[in-house]
Amino acid sequence: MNSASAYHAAAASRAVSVDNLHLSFDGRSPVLADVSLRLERGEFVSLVGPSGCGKTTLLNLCAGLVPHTGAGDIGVMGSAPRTGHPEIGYMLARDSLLPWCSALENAAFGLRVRGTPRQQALERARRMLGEVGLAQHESALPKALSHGMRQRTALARTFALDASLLLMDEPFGALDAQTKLQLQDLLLRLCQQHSCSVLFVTHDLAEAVAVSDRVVVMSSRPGRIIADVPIDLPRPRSIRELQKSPRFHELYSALWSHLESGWVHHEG
Ligand SMILES: Nc1ncnc2c1ncn2[C@@H]1O[C@H](COP(=O)(O)OP(=O)(O)OP(=O)(O)O)[C@@H](O)[C@H]1O
Repeated sequence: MNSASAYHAAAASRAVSVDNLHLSFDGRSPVLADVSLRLERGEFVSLVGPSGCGKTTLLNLCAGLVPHTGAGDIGVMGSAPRTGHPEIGYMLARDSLLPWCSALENAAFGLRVRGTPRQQALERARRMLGEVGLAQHESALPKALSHGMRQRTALARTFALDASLLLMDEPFGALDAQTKLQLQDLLLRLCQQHSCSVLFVTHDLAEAVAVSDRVVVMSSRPGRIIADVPIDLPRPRSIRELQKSPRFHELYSALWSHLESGWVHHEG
């Protein structure tokens, strides 16, 4: 066994293992500096940090969308990152639905790309549309759906894959505040039902506290991990009830302080 395989075998028990990772796109200016991150199976971890600190890059490295060319190691579900990994689902802020396909066909799309037979994919997609509250809208085209409904369809498509690890890049970033809260509740419910691990990028600290088991704070570019904050709020959680919890607000404020220290670090 070579050293890379030995690393992945040792990291196999985790959903994501990142160790002492460095990355630069141009070989000169670093984007990520000495990043180490663990995501245990079943855990929900959010990445927060200033714009441009490398959150999306870290997610893309885990998804195999950015090649790992720098120093350090990455293991994802027990192997080196690669695109099309059957145990990994990816969701973006843009719903990226196909405009000419119905909600049902869109929800089935990921499964079809992975080779699931059409009828089986449609059945699973129909079940998932029911889980996200869109059972009555399966034949609607994306243009006939609200932003929130489109993002529910994208959630159905992502969870239909039955992936063990979800990489989510600001999936609710483009939604209005009220719809966002509803979809956070939905996400919490889906994660509990499907018991998956989630690595979640967000700019919204309240969202990070509400949905996560841990929040990892990054500094300004080059992104370093400056804090790893356990979110000791009991589950199951209700987003609405959390707003009244003093602990929720303490954690929110603690995260702000960490973020501010990351800015000072950069400016100094
Ligand atoms: N393919 C690329 N080639 C060159 N530079 C890149 C590439 N992708 C990202 N970058 C740069 O790497 C840095 C980190 O970008 P990234 O998108 O990962 O940050 P981010 O923390 O996700 O930002 P935001 O919160 O604004 O989405 C930025 O300076 C960006 O311009």
